[in-house]
Amino acid sequence: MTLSAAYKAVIFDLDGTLLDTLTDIATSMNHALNGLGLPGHEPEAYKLFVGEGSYKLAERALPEDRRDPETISFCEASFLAFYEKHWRDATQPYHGIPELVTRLHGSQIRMGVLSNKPDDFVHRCVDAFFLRDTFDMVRGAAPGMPKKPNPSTLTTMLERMALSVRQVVFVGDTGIDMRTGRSAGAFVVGVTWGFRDEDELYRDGAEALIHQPRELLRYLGMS
Ligand SMILES: O=C(O)COP(=O)(O)O
Repeated sequence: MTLSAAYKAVIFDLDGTLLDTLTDIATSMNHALNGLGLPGHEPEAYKLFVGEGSYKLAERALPEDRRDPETISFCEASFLAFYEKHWRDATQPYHGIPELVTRLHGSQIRMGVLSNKPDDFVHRCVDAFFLRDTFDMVRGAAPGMPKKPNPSTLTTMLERMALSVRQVVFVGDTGIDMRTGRSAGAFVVGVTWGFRDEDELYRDGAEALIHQPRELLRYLGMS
């Protein structure tokens, strides 16, 4: 299964796929760490910390000897409080994403977003950077909902969109995304402009890799 005009929808990951959120995340978590009397990390280091939600982000950013649940939760809360005011200071869509999304929106292809970022921030980001109604469904992390790589939220989204998984391309930048899409049974495309390398994407199930957003059109029979 590779090229097909049969796909009817694309579900995108957010951080590292549609939006370059790295700087604002790094600044906010470094602020939280400094508040605990700890040093921050270079923004590059956050490429490996982001991907499994804000609790895991805090856990990975903390030194090993400070990873007790109380400190992690405190650090997460302090990160979220700062990020609340700084989530769009430097955040931007990746080069070529607005053009891709506009082209798909003007076609028959439907779109959705599935992220491990807290749901509230996912909606704020989508509202800030994309036109209203661009995406049929937008889902972030919410209490009681399993996060990626658990495929159940993706499966539920597709049911609500009345789509079969065979009609869907799932696009992301991490192994977590690749595993999510594969477990659900979607065609899985990894992007190389995000937070992880090609080895991880292939190892975790990417069926294709793209290096620029417009390359996705090929897999949708639109190039
Ligand atoms: O915030 C995270 O941990 C990851 O977010 P993402 O799923 O949009 O990459």
